[in-house]
Amino acid sequence: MEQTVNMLTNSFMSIGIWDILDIGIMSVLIYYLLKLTIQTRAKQVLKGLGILIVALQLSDILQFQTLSWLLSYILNSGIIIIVVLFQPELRRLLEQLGRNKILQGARDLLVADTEAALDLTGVAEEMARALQNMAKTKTGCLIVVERQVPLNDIIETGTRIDARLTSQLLENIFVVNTPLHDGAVVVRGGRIAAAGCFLPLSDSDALAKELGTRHRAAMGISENADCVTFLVSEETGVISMTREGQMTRYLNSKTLREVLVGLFAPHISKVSLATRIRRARRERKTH
Ligand SMILES: Nc1ncnc2c1ncn2[C@@H]1O[C@H](COP(=O)(O)OP(=O)(O)OP(=O)(O)O)[C@@H](O)[C@H]1O
Repeated sequence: MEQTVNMLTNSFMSIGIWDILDIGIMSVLIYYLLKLTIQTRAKQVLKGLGILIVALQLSDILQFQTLSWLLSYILNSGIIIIVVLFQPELRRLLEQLGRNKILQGARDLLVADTEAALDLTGVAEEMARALQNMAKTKTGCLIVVERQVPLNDIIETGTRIDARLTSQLLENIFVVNTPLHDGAVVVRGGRIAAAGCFLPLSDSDALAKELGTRHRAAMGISENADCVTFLVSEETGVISMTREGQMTRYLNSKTLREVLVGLFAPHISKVSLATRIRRARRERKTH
Protein backbone atom coordinates (compact mmCIF):
# COMPACT_ATOMS: atom_id res chain seq x y z
CA MET A 1 0.00 0.00 0.00
CA GLU A 2 2.76 2.38 1.09
CA GLN A 3 4.72 1.43 -2.00
CA THR A 4 1.75 2.30 -4.24
CA VAL A 5 1.31 5.67 -2.52
CA ASN A 6 5.02 6.39 -2.95
CA MET A 7 4.87 5.40 -6.60
CA LEU A 8 1.89 7.68 -7.19
CA THR A 9 3.54 10.58 -5.32
CA ASN A 10 6.74 10.14 -7.36
CA SER A 11 4.76 10.05 -10.59
CA PHE A 12 2.96 13.28 -9.71
CA MET A 13 6.20 14.95 -8.59
CA SER A 14 7.86 14.14 -11.89
CA ILE A 15 5.13 15.87 -13.97
CA GLY A 16 6.74 18.80 -15.71
CA ILE A 17 5.53 21.71 -17.83
CA TRP A 18 6.14 19.72 -21.04
CA ASP A 19 3.93 16.88 -19.78
CA ILE A 20 1.15 19.37 -19.03
CA LEU A 21 1.57 20.89 -22.51
CA ASP A 22 1.56 17.39 -24.02
CA ILE A 23 -1.67 16.48 -22.20
CA GLY A 24 -3.21 19.83 -23.18
CA ILE A 25 -2.44 19.34 -26.88
CA MET A 26 -3.71 15.74 -26.79
CA SER A 27 -6.94 16.89 -25.09
CA VAL A 28 -7.52 19.52 -27.78
CA LEU A 29 -6.85 16.94 -30.53
CA ILE A 30 -9.19 14.38 -28.93
CA TYR A 31 -11.83 17.06 -28.43
CA TYR A 32 -11.78 18.03 -32.12
CA LEU A 33 -11.66 14.39 -33.21
CA LEU A 34 -14.72 13.62 -31.07
CA LYS A 35 -16.47 16.76 -32.31
CA LEU A 36 -15.79 15.70 -35.86
CA THR A 37 -17.00 12.15 -35.25
CA ILE A 38 -20.19 13.30 -33.55
CA GLN A 39 -21.13 15.30 -36.64
CA THR A 40 -20.41 12.45 -39.04
CA ARG A 41 -20.99 8.79 -39.70
CA ALA A 42 -17.56 8.16 -38.08
CA LYS A 43 -19.44 7.93 -34.78
CA GLN A 44 -20.72 4.50 -35.84
CA VAL A 45 -17.21 3.43 -36.89
CA LEU A 46 -15.82 4.45 -33.50
CA LYS A 47 -18.58 2.46 -31.80
CA GLY A 48 -17.67 -0.54 -33.96
CA LEU A 49 -13.99 -0.23 -32.97
CA GLY A 50 -15.02 -0.03 -29.31
CA ILE A 51 -17.05 -3.23 -29.68
CA LEU A 52 -14.05 -4.95 -31.33
CA ILE A 53 -11.77 -3.97 -28.43
CA VAL A 54 -14.27 -5.27 -25.86
CA ALA A 55 -14.72 -8.48 -27.89
CA LEU A 56 -10.95 -8.99 -28.00
CA GLN A 57 -10.68 -8.60 -24.23
CA LEU A 58 -13.54 -11.06 -23.71
CA SER A 59 -12.15 -13.63 -26.13
CA ASP A 60 -8.75 -13.35 -24.34
CA ILE A 61 -10.41 -13.98 -20.98
CA LEU A 62 -12.44 -16.89 -22.37
CA GLN A 63 -9.37 -18.15 -24.25
CA PHE A 64 -10.98 -18.33 -27.71
CA GLN A 65 -7.65 -18.53 -29.48
CA THR A 66 -8.74 -18.29 -33.12
CA LEU A 67 -11.14 -15.42 -32.43
CA SER A 68 -8.48 -13.62 -30.40
CA TRP A 69 -5.99 -14.02 -33.25
CA LEU A 70 -8.47 -12.66 -35.81
CA LEU A 71 -9.54 -9.71 -33.66
CA SER A 72 -6.00 -8.74 -32.71
CA TYR A 73 -5.02 -9.02 -36.37
CA ILE A 74 -7.82 -6.60 -37.30
CA LEU A 75 -7.03 -4.24 -34.44
CA ASN A 76 -3.30 -4.28 -35.14
CA SER A 77 -4.03 -2.94 -38.57
CA GLY A 78 -6.30 -0.44 -36.81
CA ILE A 79 -4.38 2.64 -37.81
CA ILE A 80 -4.69 1.73 -41.52
CA ILE A 81 -8.40 0.96 -41.07
CA ILE A 82 -8.89 4.31 -39.34
CA VAL A 83 -7.06 6.20 -42.08
CA VAL A 84 -9.12 4.47 -44.79
CA LEU A 85 -12.48 4.83 -43.05
CA PHE A 86 -11.94 8.34 -41.72
CA GLN A 87 -10.30 9.60 -44.87
CA PRO A 88 -12.86 12.35 -45.64
CA GLU A 89 -12.93 13.51 -42.00
CA LEU A 90 -9.13 13.50 -41.71
CA ARG A 91 -8.85 15.45 -44.93
CA ARG A 92 -11.30 18.02 -43.60
CA LEU A 93 -9.39 18.23 -40.31
CA LEU A 94 -6.10 18.81 -42.13
CA GLU A 95 -7.71 21.39 -44.39
CA GLN A 96 -9.11 23.19 -41.36
CA LEU A 97 -5.70 23.08 -39.70
CA GLY A 98 -4.15 24.53 -42.84
CA ARG A 99 -6.65 27.36 -42.92
CA ASN A 100 -6.31 27.86 -39.16
CA LYS A 101 -10.00 27.05 -38.85
CA ILE A 102 -9.52 25.37 -35.46
CA LEU A 103 -8.26 28.55 -33.86
CA GLN A 104 -11.02 30.44 -35.64
CA GLY A 105 -13.52 27.88 -34.26
CA ALA A 106 -12.41 28.65 -30.71
CA ARG A 107 -12.70 32.38 -31.44
CA ASP A 108 -16.17 31.86 -32.94
CA LEU A 109 -17.21 30.08 -29.75
CA LEU A 110 -16.04 33.04 -27.67
CA VAL A 111 -17.77 35.53 -29.97
CA ALA A 112 -20.99 33.46 -29.90
CA ASP A 113 -20.88 33.47 -26.10
CA THR A 114 -20.45 37.25 -25.95
CA GLU A 115 -23.18 37.71 -28.55
CA ALA A 116 -25.55 35.51 -26.52
CA ALA A 117 -24.82 37.60 -23.43
CA LEU A 118 -25.42 40.83 -25.35
CA ASP A 119 -28.57 39.31 -26.81
CA LEU A 120 -29.93 38.56 -23.35
CA THR A 121 -29.03 42.05 -22.15
CA GLY A 122 -31.06 43.23 -25.13
CA VAL A 123 -33.98 41.10 -23.92
CA ALA A 124 -33.69 42.70 -20.47
CA GLU A 125 -33.73 46.19 -22.04
CA GLU A 126 -36.72 45.33 -24.23
CA MET A 127 -38.69 44.02 -21.29
CA ALA A 128 -37.79 47.02 -19.10
CA ARG A 129 -38.91 49.35 -21.91
CA ALA A 130 -42.21 47.50 -22.34
CA LEU A 131 -42.98 47.56 -18.61
CA GLN A 132 -42.19 51.28 -18.38
CA ASN A 133 -44.30 52.12 -21.42
CA MET A 134 -47.22 50.09 -20.06
CA ALA A 135 -46.82 51.77 -16.67
CA LYS A 136 -47.07 55.19 -18.38
CA THR A 137 -50.25 54.23 -20.21
CA LYS A 138 -51.60 52.23 -17.24
CA THR A 139 -51.89 49.09 -19.32
CA GLY A 140 -52.31 46.12 -17.00
CA CYS A 141 -49.84 43.30 -17.63
CA LEU A 142 -48.47 40.18 -16.03
CA ILE A 143 -45.17 38.63 -17.19
CA VAL A 144 -43.62 35.51 -15.69
CA VAL A 145 -39.92 34.82 -16.33
CA GLU A 146 -39.21 31.11 -16.04
CA ARG A 147 -35.98 30.07 -14.28
CA GLN A 148 -34.96 26.54 -13.19
CA VAL A 149 -38.45 25.15 -12.53
CA PRO A 150 -40.16 24.44 -15.89
CA LEU A 151 -43.55 26.09 -16.26
CA ASN A 152 -44.96 23.71 -18.89
CA ASP A 153 -48.28 23.27 -17.10
CA ILE A 154 -48.73 27.06 -16.97
CA ILE A 155 -47.74 27.47 -20.64
CA GLU A 156 -50.31 24.84 -21.61
CA THR A 157 -53.14 26.93 -20.14
CA GLY A 158 -52.44 29.72 -22.64
CA THR A 159 -51.60 30.22 -26.31
CA ARG A 160 -48.16 29.16 -27.52
CA ILE A 161 -46.21 31.98 -29.17
CA ASP A 162 -42.47 31.17 -29.12
CA ALA A 163 -41.30 34.52 -30.47
CA ARG A 164 -38.36 36.83 -29.90
CA LEU A 165 -39.08 39.11 -26.98
CA THR A 166 -39.44 42.71 -28.10
CA SER A 167 -41.07 45.62 -26.31
CA GLN A 168 -43.52 46.11 -29.21
CA LEU A 169 -44.71 42.52 -29.09
CA LEU A 170 -45.14 42.57 -25.31
CA GLU A 171 -47.03 45.88 -25.41
CA ASN A 172 -49.16 44.57 -28.25
CA ILE A 173 -50.16 41.45 -26.35
CA PHE A 174 -51.50 43.48 -23.43
CA VAL A 175 -53.56 45.96 -25.45
CA VAL A 176 -57.01 45.90 -23.82
CA ASN A 177 -59.72 43.95 -25.63
CA THR A 178 -57.28 41.96 -27.76
CA PRO A 179 -57.57 38.16 -27.55
CA LEU A 180 -54.36 37.54 -25.55
CA HIS A 181 -54.36 40.48 -23.14
CA ASP A 182 -56.11 38.54 -20.36
CA GLY A 183 -53.82 36.36 -18.28
CA ALA A 184 -50.05 36.10 -18.12
CA VAL A 185 -47.19 35.98 -20.59
CA VAL A 186 -44.53 33.35 -19.88
CA VAL A 187 -40.95 34.14 -20.90
CA ARG A 188 -38.62 31.19 -21.40
CA GLY A 189 -34.94 31.52 -22.36
CA GLY A 190 -35.38 35.15 -23.37
CA ARG A 191 -38.32 34.35 -25.70
CA ILE A 192 -42.05 34.82 -25.30
CA ALA A 193 -43.22 31.23 -24.85
CA ALA A 194 -46.95 31.83 -24.38
CA ALA A 195 -49.61 34.42 -23.58
CA GLY A 196 -53.03 34.34 -21.95
CA CYS A 197 -51.83 31.86 -19.33
CA PHE A 198 -53.68 31.16 -16.14
CA LEU A 199 -51.67 31.36 -12.90
CA PRO A 200 -52.57 29.83 -9.52
CA LEU A 201 -53.99 32.44 -7.13
CA SER A 202 -52.34 33.03 -3.78
CA ASP A 203 -54.44 33.01 -0.61
CA SER A 204 -51.76 34.92 1.31
CA ASP A 205 -52.98 37.41 3.92
CA ALA A 206 -49.85 39.47 3.38
CA LEU A 207 -51.25 41.07 0.22
CA ALA A 208 -52.70 44.54 0.60
CA LYS A 209 -56.51 44.58 0.49
CA GLU A 210 -56.64 46.95 -2.46
CA LEU A 211 -54.73 44.55 -4.67
CA GLY A 212 -56.86 42.30 -6.85
CA THR A 213 -56.46 39.05 -8.73
CA ARG A 214 -53.60 40.14 -11.04
CA HIS A 215 -51.41 40.69 -7.98
CA ARG A 216 -52.73 37.51 -6.35
CA ALA A 217 -51.86 35.53 -9.47
CA ALA A 218 -48.34 37.00 -9.48
CA MET A 219 -47.94 36.00 -5.83
CA GLY A 220 -49.47 32.57 -6.45
CA ILE A 221 -46.96 31.56 -9.13
CA SER A 222 -44.05 32.86 -7.04
CA GLU A 223 -45.13 30.60 -4.17
CA ASN A 224 -45.12 27.58 -6.48
CA ALA A 225 -41.98 28.04 -8.60
CA ASP A 226 -38.65 29.88 -8.63
CA CYS A 227 -39.75 32.24 -11.44
CA VAL A 228 -39.71 36.04 -11.21
CA THR A 229 -42.95 37.78 -12.18
CA PHE A 230 -43.43 41.40 -13.21
CA LEU A 231 -46.72 43.23 -13.39
CA VAL A 232 -48.13 46.65 -14.09
CA SER A 233 -51.29 47.70 -12.31
CA GLU A 234 -54.04 48.86 -14.62
CA GLU A 235 -55.40 51.08 -11.85
CA THR A 236 -52.22 52.81 -10.70
CA GLY A 237 -49.55 52.07 -13.32
CA VAL A 238 -47.27 50.84 -10.52
CA ILE A 239 -44.66 48.24 -11.58
CA SER A 240 -44.28 45.34 -9.13
CA MET A 241 -42.35 42.11 -8.99
CA THR A 242 -42.86 38.84 -7.14
CA ARG A 243 -40.33 36.17 -6.24
CA GLU A 244 -40.36 33.37 -3.67
CA GLY A 245 -43.72 34.45 -2.27
CA GLN A 246 -42.69 38.08 -1.78
CA MET A 247 -43.87 41.14 -3.61
CA THR A 248 -41.78 44.24 -4.30
CA ARG A 249 -43.77 47.24 -5.49
CA TYR A 250 -42.91 50.64 -6.94
CA LEU A 251 -39.96 49.51 -9.05
CA ASN A 252 -38.26 52.51 -10.63
CA SER A 253 -36.65 52.36 -14.07
CA LYS A 254 -33.08 51.95 -12.78
CA THR A 255 -33.90 49.11 -10.39
CA LEU A 256 -36.14 47.44 -12.93
CA ARG A 257 -33.38 47.43 -15.52
CA GLU A 258 -30.83 46.15 -13.00
CA VAL A 259 -33.09 43.33 -11.85
CA LEU A 260 -33.86 42.32 -15.43
CA VAL A 261 -30.20 42.32 -16.51
CA GLY A 262 -29.37 40.26 -13.42
CA LEU A 263 -32.17 37.89 -14.35
CA PHE A 264 -31.44 37.42 -18.05
CA ALA A 265 -27.67 37.84 -18.19
CA PRO A 266 -26.39 37.04 -14.68
CA HIS A 267 -22.90 36.22 -15.99
CA ILE A 268 -22.35 39.77 -17.22
CA SER A 269 -24.06 41.37 -14.26
CA LYS A 270 -21.61 42.21 -11.45
CA VAL A 271 -24.21 42.10 -8.67
CA SER A 272 -26.33 39.00 -8.02
CA LEU A 273 -30.07 38.93 -8.67
CA ALA A 274 -30.78 38.48 -4.94
CA THR A 275 -28.76 41.63 -4.09
CA ARG A 276 -30.60 43.61 -6.77
CA ILE A 277 -33.95 42.49 -5.43
CA ARG A 278 -32.90 43.34 -1.85
CA ARG A 279 -31.88 46.80 -3.08
CA ALA A 280 -35.25 47.19 -4.80
CA ARG A 281 -37.01 46.26 -1.54
CA ARG A 282 -34.95 48.81 0.42
CA GLU A 283 -35.80 51.49 -2.16
CA ARG A 284 -39.45 50.56 -1.87
CA LYS A 285 -39.34 51.07 1.91
CA THR A 286 -37.93 54.56 1.48
CA HIS A 287 -40.54 55.32 -1.19
N1 LIG B 1 -55.27 33.55 -12.24
C1 LIG B 1 -54.89 34.46 -13.13
N2 LIG B 1 -53.90 34.18 -14.00
C2 LIG B 1 -53.48 35.09 -14.89
N3 LIG B 1 -53.98 36.33 -14.97
C3 LIG B 1 -54.96 36.68 -14.13
C4 LIG B 1 -55.46 35.77 -13.16
N4 LIG B 1 -56.42 36.38 -12.47
C5 LIG B 1 -56.52 37.62 -12.97
N5 LIG B 1 -55.63 37.83 -13.97
C6 LIG B 1 -55.45 39.03 -14.78
O1 LIG B 1 -55.75 40.13 -13.96
C7 LIG B 1 -56.80 40.89 -14.55
C8 LIG B 1 -57.72 41.37 -13.49
O2 LIG B 1 -57.04 42.18 -12.65
P1 LIG B 1 -57.70 42.82 -11.36
O3 LIG B 1 -58.11 44.20 -11.68
O4 LIG B 1 -58.68 41.91 -10.76
O5 LIG B 1 -56.43 42.73 -10.45
P2 LIG B 1 -55.60 43.83 -9.72
O6 LIG B 1 -54.59 43.05 -8.95
O7 LIG B 1 -56.46 44.79 -8.99
O8 LIG B 1 -54.81 44.53 -10.90
P3 LIG B 1 -54.91 46.05 -11.43
O9 LIG B 1 -54.18 46.87 -10.41
O10 LIG B 1 -54.22 45.95 -12.73
O11 LIG B 1 -56.37 46.38 -11.53
C9 LIG B 1 -57.50 39.94 -15.46
O12 LIG B 1 -58.10 40.64 -16.53
C10 LIG B 1 -56.41 39.04 -15.93
O13 LIG B 1 -55.76 39.58 -17.05
